[in-house]
Amino acid sequence: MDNPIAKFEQCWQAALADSPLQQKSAICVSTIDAQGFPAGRFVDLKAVTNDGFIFCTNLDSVKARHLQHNAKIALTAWWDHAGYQIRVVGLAQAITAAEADRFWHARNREAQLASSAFNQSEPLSRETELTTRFNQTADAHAGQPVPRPDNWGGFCVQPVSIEFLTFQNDRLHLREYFARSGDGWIKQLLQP
Ligand SMILES: Cc1cc2nc3c(=O)[nH]c(=O)nc-3n(C[C@H](O)[C@H](O)[C@H](O)COP(=O)(O)O)c2cc1C
Repeated sequence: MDNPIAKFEQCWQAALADSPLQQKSAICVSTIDAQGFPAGRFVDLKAVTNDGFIFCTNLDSVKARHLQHNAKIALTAWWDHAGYQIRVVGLAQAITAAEADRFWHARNREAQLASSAFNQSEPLSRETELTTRFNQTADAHAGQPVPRPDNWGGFCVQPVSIEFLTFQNDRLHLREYFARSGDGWIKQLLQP
């Protein structure tokens, strides 16, 4: 397949289909801080479109602050049961408020309340504050929908390269590297 976004979608669906994982769509997102250090953490991949790979987060979080200064980003997936490692390098662009609303409404109420209750990446004074703040937020919205906080949104990672590694027990992994070229892609196999 010559379109790596379509190929990603195919691998993702295959990995979802028989996934033993609780967090089936977790992928590692790597950003770069002001000193040039990389920072990786997992997020839920929400969607893949022709424009790119979408994840949602707090727009005041560490990762979002990194992206405001440096839009360069990497995504890494490893789906053990399917045997795929996928590496995406690209540029992150904020999604629109309307798109953020759509993803917000698809979340369950607990996730909405947790996102509303906390300032992600800020210090927490003590562990008991987790339930205190969550319960206060739940009480504040009892019987009503939880509105999307203004600082909850997402990013679309527009890929410049995508590499698929199909794992082989004999270590003869198939590595298929795609680099963006104009409107299309150039494919190159890489040694394992
Ligand atoms: C499986 C898993 C899924 C996660 N999904 C998200 C997510 O979709 N969005 C998010 O902001 N954080 C998510 N987190 C929490 C992040 O890993 C991270 O702790 C948080 O976003 C703060 O990162 P930052 O301080 O580097 O911005 C997830 C963590 C795990 C382990």
